[in-house]
Amino acid sequence: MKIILASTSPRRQQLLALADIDFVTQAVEVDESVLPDETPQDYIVRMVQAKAAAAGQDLTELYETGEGHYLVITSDTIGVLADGVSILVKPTDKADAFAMWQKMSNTQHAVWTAVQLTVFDNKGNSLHTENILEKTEVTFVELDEPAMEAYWASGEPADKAGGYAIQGKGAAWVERINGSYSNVVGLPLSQTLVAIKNIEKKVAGL
Ligand SMILES: Cc1cn([C@H]2C[C@H](O)[C@@H](COP(=O)(O)OP(=O)(O)OP(=O)(O)O)O2)c(=O)[nH]c1=O
Repeated sequence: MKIILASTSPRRQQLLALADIDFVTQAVEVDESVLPDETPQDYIVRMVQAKAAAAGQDLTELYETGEGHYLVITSDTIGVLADGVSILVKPTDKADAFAMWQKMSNTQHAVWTAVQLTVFDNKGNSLHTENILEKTEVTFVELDEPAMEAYWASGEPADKAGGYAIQGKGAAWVERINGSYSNVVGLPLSQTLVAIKNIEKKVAGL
């Protein structure tokens, strides 16, 4: 079964490669707007479904001459403030990043990642799905203006949910975490590997 990581995130690619999984990557574009009154969890579950549907459509063009099944992995990561409802996505600009960081300073937020594993046949029909929804609590140190200025100037925050990378310079802001580290980076690795194994067993019986 060919495994396709439908993601442009180099972090997700690195994590899956660490586990010696043989996969190819495919970019997917979806509208990432949050709907009014949508909960953070509903939002990321909707995102991974939308990314999987988009990838499935591309499969029909890319793999129509192939045979067998394709496992498409999609993932979406957000931060959620301690109020449980305020969603932190990628900062739109410096002011947006600073506004987020002020709310994250000296307190705890959660990082949630949804993963969907979807088995497609070579016509793009979805045969089976498994879902993961994982939360990690992250506590930040107190942030001051010079630290925020320097971090924004590094360029690292721009394409990261919550405007930081725990795997990069952002580590300096993380006092502690409770939960999966790889979940914060964008793909809860051990949980994803268990799901891949389950699916491989199921597909063998299809
Ligand atoms: C909190 C945090 C997020 N991130 C990243 C993970 C995700 O790549 C990104 C959240 O954006 P996503 O929309 O989840 O993913 P993406 O747009 O980067 O990739 P794709 O949709 O193609 O799969 O933030 C880190 O790398 N480190 C961190 O510490």
